[in-house]
Amino acid sequence: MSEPKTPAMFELVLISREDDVENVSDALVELDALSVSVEDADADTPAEQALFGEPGMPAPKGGWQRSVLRALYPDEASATDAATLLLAQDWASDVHVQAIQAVPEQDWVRLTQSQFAPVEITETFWIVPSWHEAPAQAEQIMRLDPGLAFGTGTHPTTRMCLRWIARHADLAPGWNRVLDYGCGSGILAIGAALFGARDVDAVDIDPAAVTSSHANAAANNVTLTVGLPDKAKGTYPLVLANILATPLKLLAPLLCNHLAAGGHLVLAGILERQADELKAAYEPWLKLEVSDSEEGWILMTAQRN
Ligand SMILES: C[S@@+](CC[C@H](N)C(=O)[O-])C[C@H]1O[C@@H](n2cnc3c(N)ncnc32)[C@H](O)[C@@H]1O
Repeated sequence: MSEPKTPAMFELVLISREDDVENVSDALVELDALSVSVEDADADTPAEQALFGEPGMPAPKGGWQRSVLRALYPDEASATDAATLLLAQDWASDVHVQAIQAVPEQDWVRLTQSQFAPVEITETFWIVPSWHEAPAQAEQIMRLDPGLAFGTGTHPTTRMCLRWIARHADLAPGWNRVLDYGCGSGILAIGAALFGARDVDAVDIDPAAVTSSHANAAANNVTLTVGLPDKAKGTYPLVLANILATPLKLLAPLLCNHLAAGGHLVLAGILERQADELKAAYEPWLKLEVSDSEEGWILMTAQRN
């Protein structure tokens, strides 16, 4: 028996100047687009421009000089109506319709899923999406699907923290309390629990992270105490924080006060060139060292006396 086919959809493709992109994008949403994507109209040409910015920080430049916007509609008539209504706006005189075209039939769910493959943390520790078989060599597996909160294991900062946990698993009997500060999807907290940590607290300022961490912990059969940052109480023999350099510097007193004597602090979200600033910020409490690096990001760790 053949599988039911997803009906074809239509995309309205527009070219817009940098100043109009936000208005066009908002208008397309108002005009019932199912989704709107924005790309550099000059990508892969000599006119291509890079937008630089530290991950998580605003880019110094807001957008490309010329953007291509693709708005998805369920049928050709809705895409054509949206184009007509949009071009009738007096502010849209510089917007050009490049195409209204059928999008080839696709299995959207499978297409999305195919972009998330199992991630190797160590040879034997893997992050595996729920729709994938675990690799044969995986002895320790975390089940995790992409969701609303940061942390699928594909980012180097997350991978380095998890690798540190896996490589220090011999210390796990001493991890009778663990704090994951800025837990996102809960990935580090779950990783610690899978390697034997008990009483793991996972906190974040983002309520979506709290929801996501709950769900991911359940999918891995581990128990976490999840909540907003005020859930963190007392001291912990292991404190993990993958945020970014600036908040990590501001959080230095708080994170160090949560670290038990003899405990380990593991920090990520730091670029190579930021190592000295971080060392200086933590100097009153501990001596941070660079203990791993990947793709320009570093892991900084320290043990409290
Ligand atoms: C880069 S993500 C890391 C997520 C996950 N721990 C990982 O390693 O993949 C940083 C997380 O820190 C949270 N965050 C940012 N500033 C924070 C703060 N001051 N206190 C607590 N959480 C914070 C963000 O909401 C985000 O979920």
